[in-house]
Amino acid sequence: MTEPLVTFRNVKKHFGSFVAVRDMELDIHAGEFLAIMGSSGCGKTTTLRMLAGLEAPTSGEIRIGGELMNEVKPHERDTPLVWQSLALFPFLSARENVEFGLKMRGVSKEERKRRALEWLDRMEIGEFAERNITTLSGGQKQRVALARSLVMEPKMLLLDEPLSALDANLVIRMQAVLTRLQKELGITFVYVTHSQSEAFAMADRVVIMSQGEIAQVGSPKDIYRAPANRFVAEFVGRNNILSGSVVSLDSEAVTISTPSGTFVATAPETARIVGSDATFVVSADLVSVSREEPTGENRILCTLISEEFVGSMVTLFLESADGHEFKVQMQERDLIELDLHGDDQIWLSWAVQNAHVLDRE
Ligand SMILES: Nc1ncnc2c1ncn2[C@@H]1O[C@H](COP(=O)(O)OP(=O)(O)OP(=O)(O)O)[C@@H](O)[C@H]1O
Repeated sequence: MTEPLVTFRNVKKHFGSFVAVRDMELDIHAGEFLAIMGSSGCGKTTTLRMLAGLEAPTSGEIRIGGELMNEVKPHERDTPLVWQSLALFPFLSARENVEFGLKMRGVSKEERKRRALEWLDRMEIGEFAERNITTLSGGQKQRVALARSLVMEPKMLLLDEPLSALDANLVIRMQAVLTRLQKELGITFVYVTHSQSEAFAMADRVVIMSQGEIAQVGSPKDIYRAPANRFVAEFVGRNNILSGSVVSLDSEAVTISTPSGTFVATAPETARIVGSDATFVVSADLVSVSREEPTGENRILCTLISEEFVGSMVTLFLESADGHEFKVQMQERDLIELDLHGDDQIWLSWAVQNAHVLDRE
């Protein structure tokens, strides 16, 4: 495997006695789209600002292309940051803002105009090219800021909530534009977002942070299917999480007794101990629903509490006899076939290979 483009080694960032980032170990590969997410205040922006050179780590090493960057100033790096407050020039037009970096590099007038207009078009704001920046909406400014960074074709682009001012439809369009450009140009994107759908739709790998630490790094699929710990399982939101103790083992799986019933799940070596506590997760889209009692190890009768519709998908919220909440995600058309009503009793079931015991609590 090639050397990572960026390495964080044992990086810490303190603000006075407050620890914003602790013991960070992270590799970012050239050409990768990495999203960093986590709840408010977990250290996402601080991590990005250290990469941009706007904050120096308190200890540890950040390297880009093998070179130690801890004390290298922002303007001496090829790592522009697109962030919420934008820092666009107020007296210039959208096009002049986009041209600015090219002008500093001595690109000819004709060439920089051509390139600026091309990037404004790509961001779907070509029609506003000659408008003063102060007359544009928040979402339009955000796209000027993206064009201004992308026109420089940097090796790496740092983005802090770059689509936060856009409406839902435009977010989806711009996500598609950004992922396509990122792959076409081979730029490494490090993208901070609150939005799980954004991170999971766009990124090759996602970093989930909690209280200044990395809770898990993996592909969106890995994080959905095999969360490393309870924090990630809960953060991802659509998991069913059950806890109990291991009552028996076989070569592939463990049987766990919980207050809701006894279930069978796959388990890492560390959890394969009879008598030990164990928590397992089942993703809501891997749970089946039926009126007839199913066969198989993992089944439970639940009462339907409510339904939540998002597009053509629906999430059912149900409760077992012991009061545990279950979630099931399915296509709306499958729900119509089931003809469910509030307070209906219904069977949930899932395959053993879709239930994973967490490695750590
Ligand atoms: N300059 C600073 N001085 C003191 N504390 C700071 C400073 N910058 C950040 N912090 C603190 O460090 C923690 C992490 O902040 P950071 O901005 O990295 O969080 P975040 O995950 O990006 O949050 P959000 O999603 O709300 O933007 C927060 O508790 C914040 O208050």
